[in-house]
Amino acid sequence: MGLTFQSTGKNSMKDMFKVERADNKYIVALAGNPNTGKSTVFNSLTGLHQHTGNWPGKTVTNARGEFSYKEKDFILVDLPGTYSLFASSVEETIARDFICFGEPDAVVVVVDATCLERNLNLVFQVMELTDNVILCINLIDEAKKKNIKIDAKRIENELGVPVVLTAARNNEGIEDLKETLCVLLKDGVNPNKKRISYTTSIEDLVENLKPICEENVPFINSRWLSLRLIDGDTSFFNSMSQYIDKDTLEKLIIDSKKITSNIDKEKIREYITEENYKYAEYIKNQYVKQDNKKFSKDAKIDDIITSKKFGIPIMLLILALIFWITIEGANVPSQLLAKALFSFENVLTNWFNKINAPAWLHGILVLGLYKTLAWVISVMLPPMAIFFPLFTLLEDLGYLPRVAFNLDHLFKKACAHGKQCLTMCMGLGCNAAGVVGCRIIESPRERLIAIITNNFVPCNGRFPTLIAISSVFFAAAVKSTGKIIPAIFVTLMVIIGVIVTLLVSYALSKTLLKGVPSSFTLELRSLQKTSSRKNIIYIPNRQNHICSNEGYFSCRSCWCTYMDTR
Ligand SMILES: Nc1nc2c(ncn2[C@@H]2O[C@H](COP(=O)(O)OP(=O)(O)OP(=O)(O)O)[C@@H](O)[C@H]2O)c(=O)[nH]1
Ligand SMILES: [Mg+2]
Repeated sequence: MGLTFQSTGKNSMKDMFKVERADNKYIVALAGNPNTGKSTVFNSLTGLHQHTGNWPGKTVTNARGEFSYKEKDFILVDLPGTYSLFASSVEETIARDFICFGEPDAVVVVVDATCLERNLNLVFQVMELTDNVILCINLIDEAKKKNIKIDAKRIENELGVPVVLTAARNNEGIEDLKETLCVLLKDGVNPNKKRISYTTSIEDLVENLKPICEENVPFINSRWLSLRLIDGDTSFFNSMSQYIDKDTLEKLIIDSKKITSNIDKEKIREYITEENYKYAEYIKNQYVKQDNKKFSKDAKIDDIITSKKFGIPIMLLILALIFWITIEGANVPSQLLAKALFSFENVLTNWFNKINAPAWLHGILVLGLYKTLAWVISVMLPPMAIFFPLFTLLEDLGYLPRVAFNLDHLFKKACAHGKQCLTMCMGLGCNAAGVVGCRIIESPRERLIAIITNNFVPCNGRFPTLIAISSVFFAAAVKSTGKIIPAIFVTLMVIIGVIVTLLVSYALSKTLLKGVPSSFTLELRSLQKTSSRKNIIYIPNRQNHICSNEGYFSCRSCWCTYMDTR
């Protein structure tokens, strides 16, 4: 069920922010939208191996690493991806709370160079919250491929925070980033740092609230806190109750109510978000240029592999090909492994006989434990060793998000979440991995459905059994063709697995899980904004947004990231 305050307890949540501040070590947080390459930047800087992959929501808790540069020591904290500091999921809360309460010396906001406009909302929010901010525009290699030109110097002048261009996967710009960090921590904040100004009435409210904030919670930026009191960010105040004492929080709320009692907080919140997006659009129009020719080439490929006509057939073909390679390719190593491991069984038996071990001990250790282990290893290891690298290849090519896109319509009809198809793909390799992967689904009901139904996807440990069963059922086909093609039967089983999953998901959501909150029921705001990428509409002050692609695709949570993936 992922991490929750309830499941992990207040104190263990607090532990996430406890970074031992050793002498002369700077704490640097890596924040950013999901899938922008934060963990890749983290790995490049620290030499560690945080999990990376081409889909959002991989990092679900803070990871820490250290590096040194020019005799300065840094503790780097890789935060989960977040679209905004108005946190709406546990991962977003972890990221937001670390920036607020973890007291980092600097925050590096990693953004995706190929969709800068969308990422800037978070940058502005972080800039509002804390002073030492570096904007790291990553994936600059991808931007170049798409003929996107970003004028980093002018963005730096505009925002008043250092801007570094990186292609973290190739280690490009990483030295620059280290240097910039050093300079920022040595020279301090640029006094001309950009601050988005709001209407006079909001600015007046902020000025009135600032002294109250400074008096009660001096360690949080008073302008930022005043704005949250004005726009009524309840999620943040829930978090605050974990870190500051009850009386202080109550006093802050009571004092502020005198000033904020007659305002429409919802409206102000939407207005503030809209201003942020307007400014992001302005920056994009001024400092980002794109030649659409190259971009349209990618879009054409996208159009084919996600089209109504070809999307599903192409997906089935690719799936069948992967099974074919996995099953056929695993045959030989499986046999070799079985031969080697089972011949060792005889050695063990001889050895047990030699020492006159009792039959029951031989039975338990050799015929039971060892033989089972030998079977499991020889049957499961080779297909896994083939399937997972192939799966990773699809992930890195960005095909998996397209699979999710193609199947979203179906999943939506079954009251399930589109991301479930990724956890099901994972389940093909191993159901345990699939179930663990369900933590990427934010909404409780869909996550529970995905966990419960993952078992209907045949994991590759069950392939041999499936093939054996298939051979019995399709004996006639075997007779007429002379042989069966296991990959086809496994693909069939997978299709049956998907159908059963959808039916059970629907049944569960209509019966047992009826009362559990769902992402579909989350209110969609009227304030929407069309992004630079056609067909994508944001509802910016939430993680929720709708993607509309010729009217047949609508999405929830961070879905449109899929459309934007490389
Ligand atoms: N081409 C290219 N790919 C990159 C670069 N940086 C990261 N990637 C790829 O982008 C994908 C996402 O990278 P991650 O580091 O996992 O992203 P993240 O921001 O940590 O993602 P979450 O933890 O899910 O929020 C991976 O497939 C990376 O290999 C880059 O500079 N260039
Ligand atoms: Mg990550």
